[in-house]
Parts: sequence; structure tokens; C-alpha cells
Amino acid sequence: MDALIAVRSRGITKAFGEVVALDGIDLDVAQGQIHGLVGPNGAGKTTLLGLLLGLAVADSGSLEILGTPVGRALAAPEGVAGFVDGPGLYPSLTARQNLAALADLRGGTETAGIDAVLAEVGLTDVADDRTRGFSLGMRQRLGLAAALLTKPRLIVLDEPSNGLDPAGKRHVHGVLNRLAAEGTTVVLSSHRMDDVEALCSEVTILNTGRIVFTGPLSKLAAENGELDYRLVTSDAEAARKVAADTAGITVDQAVSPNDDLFVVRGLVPALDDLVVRLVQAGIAVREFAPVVSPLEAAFLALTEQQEVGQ
Ligand SMILES: Nc1ncnc2c1ncn2[C@@H]1O[C@H](COP(=O)(O)OP(=O)(O)OP(=O)(O)O)[C@@H](O)[C@H]1O
Repeated sequence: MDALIAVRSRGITKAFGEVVALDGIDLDVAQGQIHGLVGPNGAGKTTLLGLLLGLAVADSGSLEILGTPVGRALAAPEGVAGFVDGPGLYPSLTARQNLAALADLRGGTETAGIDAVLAEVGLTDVADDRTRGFSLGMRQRLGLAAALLTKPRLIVLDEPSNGLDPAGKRHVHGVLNRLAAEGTTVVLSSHRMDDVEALCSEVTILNTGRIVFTGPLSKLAAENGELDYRLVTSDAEAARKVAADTAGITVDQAVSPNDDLFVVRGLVPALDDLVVRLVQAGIAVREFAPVVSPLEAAFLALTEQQEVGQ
């Protein structure tokens, strides 16, 4: 099923002098997936994204992008577009002129194509403004528009949500979801766990150049240890009793500022069991949400463990 793999790396290493930025990266990203790359500062995310964009070459290991092995030359692999460290723009040119200049470099694109990508990222109204005055969020959107211009099959984005306001973020998420639904693969890095959870089906957690987890978000939740969940029900007192009687569940005795809310702790199967028992007891579950999201919990556990173990 190799045709369905957009990125395959085996044993990728990359060092900058003494600093080992990537250390034996084995990664598979399936086609049409939005894959999130997370990790503490300096974990190697930007370095890895740079390899996918052909901005650097690995010291060793093999990398295959869209079914083609990546060679030793610095060149953007066919069908790949995106940016690291923010999009490169000419400040004295307008948004439209920036895209036209890029299109010229690549052999030309019709004006209609430029208008379409500007509309897609919501920049039509400022298309003829110089990018010098653009906010970070507007620059990010223009960077995405530039990537879309080539109709790539793999989009690589370093922190694409940086600087976006809630409406802008929603807009960009919508664009990425649509692209993925049409079969485009997206690999993005983010420090925002909520964004990654909202957008990505799979995630890779990097720490000091190594992968400490890669796979579906659902697997991450299942592999977690005990989780704290906030519980709001129609009858908190009765619900507390049911929780206390449920095997594998601990009820947090801390007084909550909200009488309706309390916190329970347990493994996923015990938490599932608790919800079933509450409903069977005629208690409505109004809110049941992790205090810390499964991704954030795993991120902290996996990256802190590594730091302690070093
Ligand atoms: N061009 C370079 N020259 C020297 N060292 C570099 C270079 N690029 C990256 N590094 C080092 O490689 C390591 C990985 O950096 P990288 O930028 O890939 O991390 P990151 O996960 O993207 O971090 P952040 O979240 O802070 O953006 C860091 O220790 C960094 O200092």
C-alpha cells in the first residue's frame, strides 16, 4: 500500500555541529491526513519540516516523499509546498503581487488562480495592500495561499496558527480540512495542543530529536495512564456516590467552586464504565471532559520523562 504513504522516513539524522537536531526518525504519514508535529522548543520540528520541503538534506537515513526517494540535492520535492520560520514575502509588494512574483518564478499561473487562492484564505479585501503592513496572521494566510498556488499534494506548515485570531484560525482550519478531504496531505507543527487535537488525526511527539510517540490521537488517549475528568451532572451528590462505587475510579475530594462539578480519576475503561452507570442510575451527564487533554497529558509525560532520564 506504498502509494498511500505521503511521507516515509527511516533512520533520518541531522546534526548542526555538535547539536543533534534529528536522531533516527522513522515516520510514516498516510496520504490525505493532517499530521501534527509537536514537541518542546528545540525538539527538531522545524528541522524535520525543512527536510520535507527540501530546504536541507539529512546526514543519514532515507526519506521518501509522495513515493519518490529524496536525493542529496537541495530542491523542493515535486508536489510539495509550504513554509518554515514564517512565509518569505516581499514587503514592498502587495499580496497579489507577491503571489504573482512567486508564480512567475515557477513558470506562471493565471490571474484567476491567484484570485482563487486569495479568496480561499480570506485575503481578497487586502489583495492590493502592501504586505509590509500585514499582521502575523495575515502573513500566515498569505503563506498558505502561496503554497496552495502550486496545487500541492503535500503541504508542510510550521506553526500555521501563529498570530491567527479565532475567526482566522477557524478559516484556516476549514481550508486545511477541505484540502485533506480532497486527498492532500498536510504536515504541520504547533505548540497549541487544542489546535492539533481539533485538526489532526495523527500526531508525532518529538523530544530532543527523537520520536517519543507517533500514531492516531485515539491511541494516545488509550495509552495514557489515569486521566482526570471534569464531571457535571444533573445530580452531583448522587453522581459522586455512583463514582465512588465504580471500580477503578477515584473521586477528587477537593471542594469545587461549582457545586455541580467534581473531578474523577481513572483509566479509560473505568471512565467508560462510570458514564454507563450514571446513565443507568437516571443521572444525566451534562459535561464529561478531560481536565488536561489526552495530548497535553501525553506530551508532558513523554517529554518530561525524557528530560529526567537524560
Ligand atoms: N541552522 C542551524 N544551525 C545550528 N543549530 C540549529 C540550526 N537549526 C536548528 N538548530 C538546532 O537544532 C535543534 C532543533 O531545532 P528546531 O528548530 O528544529 O527545533 P523546533 O522543535 O522547531 O523548536 P521550536 O519549537 O523552538 O521552533 C535545536 O537545538 C536548534 O538550536
